[in-house]
Amino acid sequence: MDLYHLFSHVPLPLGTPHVDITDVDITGITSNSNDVQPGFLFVALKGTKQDGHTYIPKAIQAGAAAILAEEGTKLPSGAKTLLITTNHTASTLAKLAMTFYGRHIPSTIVGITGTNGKTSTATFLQQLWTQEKKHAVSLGTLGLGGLTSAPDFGPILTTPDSVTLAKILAYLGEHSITHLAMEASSHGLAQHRLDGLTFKTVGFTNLTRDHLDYHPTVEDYLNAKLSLLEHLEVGGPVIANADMETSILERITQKAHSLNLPLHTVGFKGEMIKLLNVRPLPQGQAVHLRANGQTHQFITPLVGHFQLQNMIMAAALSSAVETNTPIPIALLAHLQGVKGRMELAATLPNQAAVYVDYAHTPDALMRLLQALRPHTAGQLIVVFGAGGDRDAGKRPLMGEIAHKFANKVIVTDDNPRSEDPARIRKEILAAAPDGIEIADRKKAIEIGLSLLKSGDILVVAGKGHEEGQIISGQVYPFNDVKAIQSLIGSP
Ligand SMILES: CC(=O)N[C@H]1[C@@H](OP(=O)(O)OP(=O)(O)OC[C@H]2O[C@@H](n3ccc(=O)[nH]c3=O)[C@H](O)[C@@H]2O)O[C@H](CO)[C@@H](O)[C@@H]1O[C@H](C)C(=O)N[C@@H](C)C(=O)N[C@H](CCC(=O)O)C(=O)O
Ligand SMILES: Nc1ncnc2c1ncn2[C@@H]1O[C@H](COP(=O)(O)OP(=O)(O)OP(=O)(O)O)[C@@H](O)[C@H]1O
Ligand SMILES: N[C@H](CCC[C@H](N)C(=O)O)C(=O)O
Ligand SMILES: [Mg+2]
Repeated sequence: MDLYHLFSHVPLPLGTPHVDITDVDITGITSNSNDVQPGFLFVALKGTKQDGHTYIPKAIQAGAAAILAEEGTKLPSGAKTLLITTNHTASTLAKLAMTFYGRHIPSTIVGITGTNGKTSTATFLQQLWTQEKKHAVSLGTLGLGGLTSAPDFGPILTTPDSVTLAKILAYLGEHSITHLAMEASSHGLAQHRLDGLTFKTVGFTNLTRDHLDYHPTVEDYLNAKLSLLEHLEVGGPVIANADMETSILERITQKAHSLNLPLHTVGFKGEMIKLLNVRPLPQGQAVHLRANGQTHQFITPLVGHFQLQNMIMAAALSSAVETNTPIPIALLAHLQGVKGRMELAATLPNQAAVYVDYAHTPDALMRLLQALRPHTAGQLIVVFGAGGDRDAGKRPLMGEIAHKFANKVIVTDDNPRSEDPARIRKEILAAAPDGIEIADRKKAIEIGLSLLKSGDILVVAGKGHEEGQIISGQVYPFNDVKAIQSLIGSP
């Protein structure tokens, strides 16, 4: 594609050199100098660790046909490569990548943001669409969901970088996928990874503490999440969970109003879907709610109130993308659990249950333990840790919550990454004084299992679906469900 056509949907920045850009053929786009091939457009991005501008000479050497960089950038003397400058490099990259790679993409794209519940909601939405015989996929922390096979797009972030995202969407479009439910992480939004997309509708699950290692303040974190609404198509509805903290819901409401977008809500305080009564059962929940102007009752086999919140969010999103489509309440009873989210990993001969969950924030851990309490006749035991190189402020808060809502607390490692694991554990244990400290995660689970009596529940939190333990840059194979099943000797 020549540069003229590449820039057809993105205005060329003022001051672009007056060369005939129809003569500049672009063979690919990347922001990583290591991926540059002859004819590529290299986009220099300032990152958190490095500055892509320092790799411009390397990109030129590798044959880049053009460079997009920040205003004020100068090419090495003698370089003949075309330089285009803008103060919106990341956003421009996202739009160009979509023009270049993502021409035929799913026609219905829904974005889901919030601190917790994105993966679950996206997966439920994909399942609802599939039940309705639509060609649907989810994209996020679990990668691509709903496809039988897909090429390897490399390590996928919760919200992939904009070039990978455009390639994934093109693949989905080529394979006749019409509906996509995708997660919008705050990192992805702050880094403009989604700027090339337009969403039909978006869902906002909640906002509680997380990622304050990356976002300077909670206000920055919230603003990153709110920016998802700017990527909605004209008049596209926003669905929010009305049971979230009032001040956050108010900010979502203000943002929706300022952009002239309709806002609908779900939850006990919701209007589009209103929960009336939820009763925990030994194997699931009995739900009574109002939607489509009538009341409905059903039983879901999924345990945990937060799962129900995600289910109704998914149902509301599914009907919001099409006008005059009733909310598919009857399909909710058929939703299946999401890998690593409140997953029943084992039931012991004495009927004690063992769950694996991905709670890795204070709010998620609290809701997890509260959700399991009505199912626990005896003691509720939790095994968890906290990630290294991530928001350290979460650690004592998680310790405090475990201490308050569980009967026994075992603190272990969860991806210490470059940090000293003992220090992370200490920061958690500072607020969980009775906690048992066991560094090795499998050993911690083994001790947790050994404490189980009839009527007890053990929940292993924080790693969910993960397949590795990251220690000092090395990834050691590890999965909580597999560890539990190997310890109790059942598949
Ligand atoms: C903190 C963060 O989000 N980092 C992302 C960011 O990296 P960065 O800003 O550190 O990049 P950098 O290393 O400073 O490099 C700057 C630029 O120089 C370029 N470069 C660098 C080296 C080189 O040799 N040549 C070169 O051109 C890089 O390609 C980049 O464009 O941009 C990279 C390329 O897109 C991402 O891979 C990287 O994600 C890292 C791996 C990561 O762990 N991100 C996590 C925190 C993340 O994004 N998580 C959220 C989910 C969180 C949640 O919801 O819980 C997610 O969406 O997954
Ligand atoms: N609606 C919710 N409200 C509060 N906590 C929730 C909610 N949904 C899920 N959780 C908790 O958060 C954990 C992670 O859920 P999920 O993977 O769906 O969230 P996510 O937003 O995709 O997380 P990530 O930021 O890691 O991508 C769950 O295992 C559960 O403990
Ligand atoms: N998306 C989250 C996942 C955290 C999962 C937990 N196991 C950890 O490593 O902290 C993050 O990267 O912050
Ligand atoms: Mg997720």
